[in-house]
Amino acid sequence: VLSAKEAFEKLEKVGEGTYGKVYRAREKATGKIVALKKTRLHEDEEGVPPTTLREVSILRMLSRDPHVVRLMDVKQGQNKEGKTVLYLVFEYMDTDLKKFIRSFRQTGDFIPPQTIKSLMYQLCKGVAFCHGHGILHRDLKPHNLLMDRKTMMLKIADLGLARAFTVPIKKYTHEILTLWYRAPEVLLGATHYSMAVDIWSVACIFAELVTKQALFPGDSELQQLLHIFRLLGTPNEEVWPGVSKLMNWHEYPQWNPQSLSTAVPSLDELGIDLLSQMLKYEPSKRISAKKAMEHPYFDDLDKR
Ligand SMILES: NS(=O)(=O)c1cc(-c2nc3ccccc3s2)cs1
Repeated sequence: VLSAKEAFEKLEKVGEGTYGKVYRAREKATGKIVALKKTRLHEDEEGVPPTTLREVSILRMLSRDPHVVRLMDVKQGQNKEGKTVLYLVFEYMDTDLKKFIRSFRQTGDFIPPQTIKSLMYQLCKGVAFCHGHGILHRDLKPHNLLMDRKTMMLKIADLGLARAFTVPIKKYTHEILTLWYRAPEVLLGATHYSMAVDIWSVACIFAELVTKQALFPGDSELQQLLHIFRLLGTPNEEVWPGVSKLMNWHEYPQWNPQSLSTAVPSLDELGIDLLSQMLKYEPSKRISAKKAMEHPYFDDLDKR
């Protein structure tokens, strides 16, 4: 069996993923272009930990969904220091949603509403599929939503690995993990969070597709919370029973909720309604991905 080194020719690094480096690479035997993700294993014992193997097999199963980036192969290798590395071979997608939004911001154009609707439907579908298999993403953001610009297909990446590898505080490189898409219950230190954390991220991505600006651009955990409170109002026991019992809770300035259309002015009424159901403070009140797909906002989408 060829080691990953011989089997693939690395072309260029495409993303400092949260879990290791990702390269555009060519499979020598077939000429196929793939995304090669090298994941260092922080294990002390020999070989690949069973948890990782379990997670990789979950990832392999989940990537059958058209809205999850397809895992084509897994190869074990050794890096220069002789450490065990795992090479995950994914289908190649030519861009990510972060670059897609930036390209519109730079030209000053708006992303067409029907494009936003199609991307949001695909995202909800991919999230619903993963949630249906009991897998949370935990770190959904434009950077790890991949796109094919020709087909306008959107696929979730970096999925489920959050379960195998504890989410690093800093990104793999010394970049800061962004907090902009983090749900309030996570920021307030809830220990058992639910699939609703991914719906919060989906909502932030939805608003960002419309305005091309981050909805809550906090640069610290406290600032992230204050951004959220200034728009949605400071949460209390009425709107979110149990909020004041969460670990990181303390007295915050009291803000009243603003109407969402102040933050996302060009979104139509149906879009605003869906967004508001995704941004409910109480996690159990937040709309599920499956229910979101049935929202009237998607009625005029050609869902063939
Ligand atoms: N950042 S980018 O140039 O748009 C770009 C990123 C990618 C990635 N493909 C994969 C596949 C799997 C996991 C992470 C990534 S990141 C392919 S192109």
